[in-house]
Amino acid sequence: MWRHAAARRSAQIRRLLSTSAPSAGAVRGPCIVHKRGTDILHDPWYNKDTAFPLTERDRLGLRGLLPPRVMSFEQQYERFINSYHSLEHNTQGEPDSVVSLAKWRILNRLHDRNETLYYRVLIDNIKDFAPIIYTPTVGLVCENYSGLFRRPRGMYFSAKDKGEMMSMIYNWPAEKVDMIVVTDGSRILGLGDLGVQGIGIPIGKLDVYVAAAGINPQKVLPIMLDVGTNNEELLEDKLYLGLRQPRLEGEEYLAVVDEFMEAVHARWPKAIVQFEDFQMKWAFETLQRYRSRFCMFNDDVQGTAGVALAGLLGAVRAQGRPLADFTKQKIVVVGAGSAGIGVLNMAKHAMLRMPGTHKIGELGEGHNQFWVLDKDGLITKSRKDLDPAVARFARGYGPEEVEDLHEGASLVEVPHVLLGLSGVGGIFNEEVLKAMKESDSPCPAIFAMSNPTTKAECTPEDVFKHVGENAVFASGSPFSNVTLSNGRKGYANQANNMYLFPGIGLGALLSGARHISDGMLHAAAECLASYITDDAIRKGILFPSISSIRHITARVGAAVARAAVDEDLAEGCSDLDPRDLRSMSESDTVDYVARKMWYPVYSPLVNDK
Ligand SMILES: NC(=O)C1=CN([C@@H]2O[C@H](COP(=O)(O)OP(=O)(O)OC[C@H]3O[C@@H](n4cnc5c(N)ncnc54)[C@H](O)[C@@H]3O)[C@@H](O)[C@H]2O)C=CC1
Ligand SMILES: CC(=O)C(=O)O
Ligand SMILES: [Mg+2]
Repeated sequence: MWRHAAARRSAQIRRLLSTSAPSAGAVRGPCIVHKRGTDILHDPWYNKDTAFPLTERDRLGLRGLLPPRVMSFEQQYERFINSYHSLEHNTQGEPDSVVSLAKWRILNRLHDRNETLYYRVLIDNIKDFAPIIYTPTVGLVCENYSGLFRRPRGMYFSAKDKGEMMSMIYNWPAEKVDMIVVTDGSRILGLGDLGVQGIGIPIGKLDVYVAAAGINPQKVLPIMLDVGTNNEELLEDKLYLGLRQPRLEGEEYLAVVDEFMEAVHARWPKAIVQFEDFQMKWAFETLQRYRSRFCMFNDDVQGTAGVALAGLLGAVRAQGRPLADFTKQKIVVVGAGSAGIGVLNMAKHAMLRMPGTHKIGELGEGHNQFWVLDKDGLITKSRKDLDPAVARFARGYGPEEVEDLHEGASLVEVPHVLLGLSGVGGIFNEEVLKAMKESDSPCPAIFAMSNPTTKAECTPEDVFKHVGENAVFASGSPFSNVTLSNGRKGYANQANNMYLFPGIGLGALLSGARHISDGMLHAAAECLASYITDDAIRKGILFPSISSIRHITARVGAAVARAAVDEDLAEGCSDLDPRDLRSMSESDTVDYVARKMWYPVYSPLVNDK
């Protein structure tokens, strides 16, 4: 009896692994379309521009609506890339912001017109285009959103929609939604409260989901919760597109978010909801409020933590030490916000899980490896009104008090790792970096993780000049590598949560996880940490190239799905029973996840009328 069930299961797994998603050069099965003529040309999901074959033009009432020559997908691709390069050439010498916005516009126009071509150029050129659709340019886009606005993307739920959200959610045209990224615009990158203009962030994050995790773009939904803004400039701006009122607070605020979450869950109970760029108090509060009821996570708190942990473990390896020595690292975190505290929580957990560290509390109060600073300097137990999430990391200098290490101190013990999540550009100045030279690490690590580029705590040039060429560097937004005095490369790694959030979402989705546990998040971080080889680490490479993001995401997604199974949180998805997932080997799971990824190719269109 059992043997039959096992045999059926392996046959099912073989079937799952052999039904591949379309990849480069593949032909997709036909797609039924309920429209004709110009309605198809104006629908970016179906539109193929000049690539509609003649038979399809006849079938769909398109004959005469397009120039007669039929172009191939490859020709269209080349034409777009050529116009992008011409734009680069023609804007040489213009200010960076003008060039970046021009690049964003040309990509955005393609996105609005032809999604298949847009996502193909994005996937193939992710390293070049990520800085346009994601940080840093997405920050500039958000700052200028009310002026740049041409057509809506995603959904907007405002404080004025209270009581209506359950019906509004049905206004979204797609029947199925898998992935939602939602913001309230209260802390957009390091740019502060941008109100409704923050919608650019969910849009950019979901573009990364499509490119990296192969989530079908028809099944993603960017959402803005507009509960007002406290940004005076926006409140006074006549062109501002959001509610011109101060932010809701307290129970009024939570009532809006509650109603939104209930509405989403009612229509798409299996959709994953990623909270993004909420100010700290709401980031932690909503995470605690929803994480056991819905399949959701907070990217700034949890995604960032995993990426930083992978970087911290890389820094230990760069020193030529065994991973267990992580517990001996002195780590200074500048910025005690949602990201900084998220990182500290995960790093502390990871230390407690290291072999040889058995007792909870061994790294506890007064004897931890962390020093945390916020805008008022070093946080100690004498600080008044500390948020409980931060208080866990306050230093308690009692009898061991050291002269320079007092409440509010600006210079603290020279650490092995200096990690910035402050949102303050240039705060790791020459003095701070020169002090890092005294670190007793053979490769002091400096992580300037704030975004966008203008908010990075320092640049790689500063680090290799002032700390030394033995330093390792990572930043949240991309920088170019630096040529060192001996001709070697000083690597400007990118430590951005984009390495993890797509895999966390994808793994949760494919496993049909009931919720997203700490174990699943740890699995994601460990997977990323182990991705880099010792050879690469020795050169100062802590993170893989963004060009491999689809491959990395398949691995991370598989690790997350397997962790969900291990914790009995997996309920499976449409074609996958959790027992199938349980019987897959690690590499079969990676294959399965990779095969489930959507890949942009034109499908033959068939009209149902
Ligand atoms: N690289 C990545 O993947 C990620 C980067 N970030 C970046 O991290 C930054 C912070 O994000 P959140 O923690 O969510 O913001 P937050 O507003 O919750 O926290 C900012 C923290 O920095 C502190 N701070 C402000 N000025 C300071 C100063 N002069 N010295 C020391 N500390 C100072 C504040 O007191 C606060 O504790 C943003 O720039 C954001 O873009 C956030 C998430 C992911
Ligand atoms: C990367 C990101 O999530 C942030 O800067 O907020
Ligand atoms: Mg964020």
